[in-house]
Amino acid sequence: QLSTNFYSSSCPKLFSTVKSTVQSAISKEARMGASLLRLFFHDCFVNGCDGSILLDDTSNFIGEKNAVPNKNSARGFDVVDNIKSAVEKACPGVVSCADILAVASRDSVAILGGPSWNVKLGRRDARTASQAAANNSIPPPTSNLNQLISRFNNLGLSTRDMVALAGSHTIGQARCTSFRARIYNETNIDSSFANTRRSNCPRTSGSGDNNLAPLDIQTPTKFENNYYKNLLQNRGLLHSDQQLFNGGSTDSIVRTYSNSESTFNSDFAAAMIKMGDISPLTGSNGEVRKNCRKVN
Ligand code: HEM
Ligand SMILES: [Ca+2]
Repeated sequence: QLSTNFYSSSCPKLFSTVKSTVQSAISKEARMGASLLRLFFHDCFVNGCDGSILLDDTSNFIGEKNAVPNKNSARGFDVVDNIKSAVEKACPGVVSCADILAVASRDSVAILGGPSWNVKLGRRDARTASQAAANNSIPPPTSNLNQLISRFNNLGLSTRDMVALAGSHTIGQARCTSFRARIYNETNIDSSFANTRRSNCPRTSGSGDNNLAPLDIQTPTKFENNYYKNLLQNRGLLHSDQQLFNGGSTDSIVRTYSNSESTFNSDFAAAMIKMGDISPLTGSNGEVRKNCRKVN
């Protein structure tokens, strides 16, 4: 039901408008490309790609921003607002916030050096959100391989899709609280890497919880296959990252992607399109929000 030409007559300037706003945000802060990509993932995994993550909490509405995986972590909402304003100026009331996330993610990956792809469009925005579904659907960094596989399989994404999409951790940052247990307690970690990470992530919880470290120690603002090369050296930052190369069924996929950037790029693009297809609202379901933070 989604199509690449959905807005070609109703908003011909959509792609140029989104790209220039994303470009200027990334020029100010390269990490923003990672943050926008993650918003799309956290949107799609919770009742489909419907812009639900963008809704603000109010006194009588509990949204997803304070769900465990998002609180003190999901960011870039101000940039989404800027993109939406620019798009509204060009074509008022036409383009959904869910579609803006899909296009902004594609542009972020491409601007940081990764693959590009044709984004399918025509999603509409939810009038609801679910904090409980966000807590239950987005995998935590403590997940083991079977748990990762099943969270993705539940949404129609294969194990190979999961390994390709996790390659997103070639960009962006994580908080100490997300990787503390790994760097202090695990044995399948390179010891000099663990020491480096310990220097800015104190052992005691409660201190330094929000200190940041790059998910890819080599090139945190370049999108390529270094994530997989790190895994081969036991330099995955999150417990869940290293699960993909820990003697299990996905080792061979990690090896393939570490050896072939082009295979990774094409699998990643295909998996992003597949993730973007997760239960969209179409036709007269949902709405095209005026302001991504609140229902019309
Ligand atoms: C495979 C299961 C996954 C787990 C367990 C996971 C978990 C995490 C965690 C814990 C963080 C750091 C959050 C923080 O400490 O504040 C993170 C960051 C990030 N994740 Fe994932 N993630 C997964 C898959 C994905 C996927 C599929 C994508 C995109 C398609 C993605 C994109 C990102 C990006 C880009 C960042 C950095 C964001 C930033 O710097 O603002 N992740 N992830
Ligand atoms: Ca990288």
